Amino acid sequence: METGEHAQELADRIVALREAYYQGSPLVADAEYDAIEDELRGLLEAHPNIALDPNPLEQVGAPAELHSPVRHSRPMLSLEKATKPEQVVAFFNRFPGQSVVVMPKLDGLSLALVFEDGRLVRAVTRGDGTTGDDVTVLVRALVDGVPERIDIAGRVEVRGEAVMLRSTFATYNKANPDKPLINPRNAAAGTLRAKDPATVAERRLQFFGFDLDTSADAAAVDLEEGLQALGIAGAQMQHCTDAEQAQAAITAIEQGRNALNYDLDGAVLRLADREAYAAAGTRSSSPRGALAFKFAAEEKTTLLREVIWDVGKTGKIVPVAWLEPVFVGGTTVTKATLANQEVIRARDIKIGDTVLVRRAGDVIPFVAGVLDAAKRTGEERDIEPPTVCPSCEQPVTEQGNSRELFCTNVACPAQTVRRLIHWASRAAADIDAIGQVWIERLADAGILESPSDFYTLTKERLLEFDRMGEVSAQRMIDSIDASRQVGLRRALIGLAIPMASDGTAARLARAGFGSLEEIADAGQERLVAVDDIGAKVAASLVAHLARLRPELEKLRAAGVSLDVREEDLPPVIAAGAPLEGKTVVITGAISDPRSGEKVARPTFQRLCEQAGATAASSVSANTDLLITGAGVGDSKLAKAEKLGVEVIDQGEIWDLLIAAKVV
Ligand SMILES: NC(=O)c1ccc[n+]([C@@H]2O[C@H](COP(=O)([O-])OP(=O)(O)OC[C@H]3O[C@@H](n4cnc5c(N)ncnc54)[C@H](O)[C@@H]3O)[C@@H](O)[C@H]2O)c1
Ligand SMILES: [Zn+2]
Repeated sequence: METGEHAQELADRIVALREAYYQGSPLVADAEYDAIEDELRGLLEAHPNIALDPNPLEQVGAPAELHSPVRHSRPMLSLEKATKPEQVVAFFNRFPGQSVVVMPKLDGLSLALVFEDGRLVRAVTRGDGTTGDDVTVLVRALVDGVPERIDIAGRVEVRGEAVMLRSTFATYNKANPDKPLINPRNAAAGTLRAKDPATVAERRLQFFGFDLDTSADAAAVDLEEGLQALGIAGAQMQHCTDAEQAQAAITAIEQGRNALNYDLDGAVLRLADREAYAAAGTRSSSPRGALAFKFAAEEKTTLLREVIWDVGKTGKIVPVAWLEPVFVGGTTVTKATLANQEVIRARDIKIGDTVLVRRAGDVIPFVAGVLDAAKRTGEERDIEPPTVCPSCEQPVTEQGNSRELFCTNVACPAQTVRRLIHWASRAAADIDAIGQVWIERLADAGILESPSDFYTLTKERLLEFDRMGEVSAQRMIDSIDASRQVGLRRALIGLAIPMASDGTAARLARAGFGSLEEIADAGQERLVAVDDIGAKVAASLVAHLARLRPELEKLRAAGVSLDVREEDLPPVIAAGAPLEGKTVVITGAISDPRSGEKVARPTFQRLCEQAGATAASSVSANTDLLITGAGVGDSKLAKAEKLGVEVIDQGEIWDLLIAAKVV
């Protein structure tokens, strides 16, 4: 094919993909779309003689339709993309001495809000960048964080991102399992394309500002201050004076992205001064005064090769997707969960489909759905739920609205192995020297059946196995030995009682139960009296702990501690509690001034709690004290100063702790 023809083909494909995407139903994952853009960009650079008219790379977004068109006062542009630290340095070099804000690149839909003499008059989508859709009615009805009135005269335009919060997304999908939304971004786009707000009432969005344009003298020149003065929540912004600081802020955003209630796909750098930003001007499709730093994609499409039904520790049988390996969320994913048969049905997923896989942070990768059902060839197969347990071949039972499948055979081999693996896991007994493969072998040999069997293992017995060496056997025995200190909370986690989460175990430990046996004896009534423990969880605990009574006795007899551990108890607040009522944030390296020894952050935090403090992980307006150790970054201090949070050196806190006899 001619290069020119190929370029035109790519351009047409980009236009088609954009159109689908801005309607809220994309046909491919973003990474795949970006790759097509990159290919075209590369081609046009290598062949400057090829002229596309129009060239989609110089256009933005999608054409407006549906709602009435509104012309933007100035174009709503795309952003220049960066992936390397050098590009951040180059950005700073272009604007020497200028303050730059770094903020998350929120993954939603951009909106322009126009205020006239203090009143919201219009909300418009980006559209093709020049002309957008009037969505004022939808925004008034559905978008939180958009004030009806602001305290400033004249014309003010605030631009920002409307996102669907992850919590809203999760709640919606839980309530509508038959018509799930595929991801928060498409959900936001779809919501603002609705013809009537009543039809999408449960799909609320949240607005975060990232741009402010006005000639009103009253508005601050600094973007963040300007938005704050209007009472409009902005994207979280951090002021940086050099590339190094900015890079650190970008890294912090990337590392913190999973803890946030919204999706983001990068970080945006932008001149903090609104006038400087305007003066920097624009290129054909992006402003010069901003740069988008892209993060690794958390969604990709790949082939669903097979579905295997896997038996878990509580007997639940879950569908696992076997995928054509795909690099997503920072690792290569080959398996992903499909949740249950109702989810498969609602998302209409078949074996052989090209599916969208999502892996955000530590969550288990999952199959979000099929983007483009038109790609089907007819060779796809339906996913058939099993009628008997894949491990023991006993009939399965169905439970709940999502018709989850269970094997109720207590002697089911797959369940036995899963329970043993779970007991040995980090969150429970933490027998880290025995991996899954060995647990399976020992279970196959009939040596391991329940957790207490670990404690009857001897080195001699282990050495009877092929490929078992002296050193490994000793390490395994030592690791088992150490796990005897497991204690109430982690033992309860390790026993894998249905419906009892890690949080349940923590709450019971804090509630004053001295041992696992005491919980087993407590009865339903005393258990539901514990905060956040409901009737169903209590009933499950009562039933399963009764069943496990002989196992608890065996564990005890083997010298395994099932008693509450000091670290799992609520802190004992010292008399006089010098930090009572204070919310504190600890930063920097902490060391005991009396010995000079380094003290781990959680240990120091616990000491502060014993002195009456509540510890938080990051500085906010609710923080009372920022306690600083050695080597604290300037940005933390600047933030504390801006929010009026008192900064106090660890030395003074140690003095208080010593005086109150906490240490
Ligand atoms: N899957 C598909 O078929 C498909 C099709 C078209 C576009 N896309 C995706 O959409 C994006 C296209 O780029 P684009 O030009 O629409 O947007 P962009 O990536 O160039 O970024 C500009 C947009 O970023 C948003 N944004 C979020 N936070 C911001 C902040 N703090 N400051 C400034 N802007 C902020 C705004 O909405 C703005 O319009 C890419 O991520 C691309 O992968 C996907
Ligand atoms: Zn079974």
